[in-house]
Amino acid sequence: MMNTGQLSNNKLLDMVFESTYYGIVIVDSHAKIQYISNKYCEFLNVERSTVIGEHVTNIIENTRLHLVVQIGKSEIADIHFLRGDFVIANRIPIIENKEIIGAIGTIMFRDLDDWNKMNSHIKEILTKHNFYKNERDVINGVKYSLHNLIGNSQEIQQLKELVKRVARGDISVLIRGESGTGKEIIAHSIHQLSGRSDKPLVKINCTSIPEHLLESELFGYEEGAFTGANKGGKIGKFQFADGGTVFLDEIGDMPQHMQVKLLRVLQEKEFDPVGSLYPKKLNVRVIAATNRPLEKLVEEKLFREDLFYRINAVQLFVPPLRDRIEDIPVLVDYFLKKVTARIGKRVTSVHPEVLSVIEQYNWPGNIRELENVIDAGVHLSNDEVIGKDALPDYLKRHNVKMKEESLKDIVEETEKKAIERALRRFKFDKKRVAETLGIGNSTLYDKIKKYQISDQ
Ligand SMILES: Nc1ncnc2c1ncn2[C@@H]1O[C@H](COP(=O)(O)OP(=O)(O)OP(=O)(O)O)[C@@H](O)[C@H]1O
Repeated sequence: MMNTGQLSNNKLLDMVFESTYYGIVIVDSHAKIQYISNKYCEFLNVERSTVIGEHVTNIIENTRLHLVVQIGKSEIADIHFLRGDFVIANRIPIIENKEIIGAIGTIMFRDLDDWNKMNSHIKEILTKHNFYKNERDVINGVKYSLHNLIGNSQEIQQLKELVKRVARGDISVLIRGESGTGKEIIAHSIHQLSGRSDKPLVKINCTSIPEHLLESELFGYEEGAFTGANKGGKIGKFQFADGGTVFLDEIGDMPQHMQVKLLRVLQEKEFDPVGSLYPKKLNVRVIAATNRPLEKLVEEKLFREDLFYRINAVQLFVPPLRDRIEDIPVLVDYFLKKVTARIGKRVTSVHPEVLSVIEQYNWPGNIRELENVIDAGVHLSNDEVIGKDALPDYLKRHNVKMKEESLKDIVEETEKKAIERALRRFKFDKKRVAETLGIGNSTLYDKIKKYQISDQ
C-alpha cells in the first residue's frame, strides 16, 4: 500500500500540477485514487472530494492504471479514449524497495480550451490525412495489400508466396474460394505488387450491374448511342482501368453475350464502345474471382469454355476457414484490435470457451462472418474478455464437443477433414485425391462412405 504520508501535502502537489499541461492521478497499490489534480477532475466532470479513495476504474473510463499496479510496467504515450475523445496517456508504476506501491497516470492538455483546440486540430489533421488517403485509394482503387491477409496456416503462407510470384507478370489469374474467404484482398494484393500499381484497379461485380446496363458500364458508349445517352458519351470501366487491372468479381454470373466481349478484350486487346464504329485498343490485366463451379457451368454451356481457359491461366484457391482453424486465434486477435481501435473500447480477448465454440463452428460465411461476430461481441461485451453471452444466438446454441475425445476419434476426425479438403481442392477428382493422400482408390471410396462425405 502506498505511503500516503508522502502524498499528504496535496497543496504542494496542486501548486506543481495545476501549473503544468497535464491531468494527473495517483493511485495506491489497490488502484484506489490517492490524488487527482483539479484540472483532471474538471475534464472528467467529477467532484474532487468524492473521488479520493475510489477505485480508479469507477472514475476514469478505459483506464489501465489498475493493471499497471498489478503488472508494474510503464505505458507511455498510449492512446486513451476518454469522454468521447482521444487523449495521450502515460502510466508509470511507483516502485519502492522492488515493491509496486502505486502508479501515476497523466494525460496531456493545457487547459480545457487548449485541449479542445488541440483535439480539434488533431482531428482536422486526421480528417485531412484520411481524406487524401481515401482520395488516392478511390483514384487508384486499392484498398488492401498482402499484409491485410492474416493467417499463419500453411495454406495462407503458401498462398501469399504464390501471390507474390504471379503478381509480377501480366498473366490472368482466377481466384476461387467460398464467399468471404478473402478473394478480394488477394486481387488487390496482386495489383498492388504488380508493375501496374500506379494505374487504377477497377472492380466490376458481375452480379450487381443490371444486365441491360452491363455493356455500357463496362465498355462505355459514344455520344448519341441511344436515347438518354450522355452528351459526349461515357467512358466504360475497362477504359478507366487502361494500363491497370480489372477485377471481375463473381465472373460465373457474367451473361453470355458479355463473355464474348470479354474474350475479345483478352485475346485481341480491343473493345467496341456501344454505338462506336471503330474498335478501341486497351491494355488491362484481368483478375477474376468466383465461388461457383465454373467447370460445371462450362459443361452446362452457361460459361464459355474458351473464356474459361483464358482467365484460368493461373488459379489460386483460398481455402474455407473451417479448413484452417489454426488461423482462428490470429484472426480473432486481428479483428479485436481493429474494432477496438475504431470504437475506442477496451476489449482484449475472447474467453477460452468462446474460442472453442468459434473453432468448432463451420463458418459458412467464412472470415466475413467471423469479423461480424467479433465486431458484435466487442460492442455487446461488458467485460474486457468477450464471454459466450456476447455471441449471437446461433453460436450460443452451438454445442461445444467435449475436448476429451479418444485418440481414435481425433484420428478419424482429422482423416475426414483431410479427405474433404483434398476433394474440394481437386474438384472431386478422386484419382488425384487418392494419389495426393497416398491411398488406393478403393480405400478412398471406403472412407468417403464411412464418413458419409458428399463426393461432388
Ligand atoms: N485472411 C484474412 N485476413 C483478414 N481479413 C480477411 C481475410 N480474409 C477475409 N478477410 C475480411 O473478410 C471480409 C471478406 O473478404 P473478401 O471480400 O476479400 O472476401 P471474398 O472472398 O471476395 O468474398 P465474396 O466472394 O463474397 O466477394 C473482408 O472484410 C476482408 O477484409
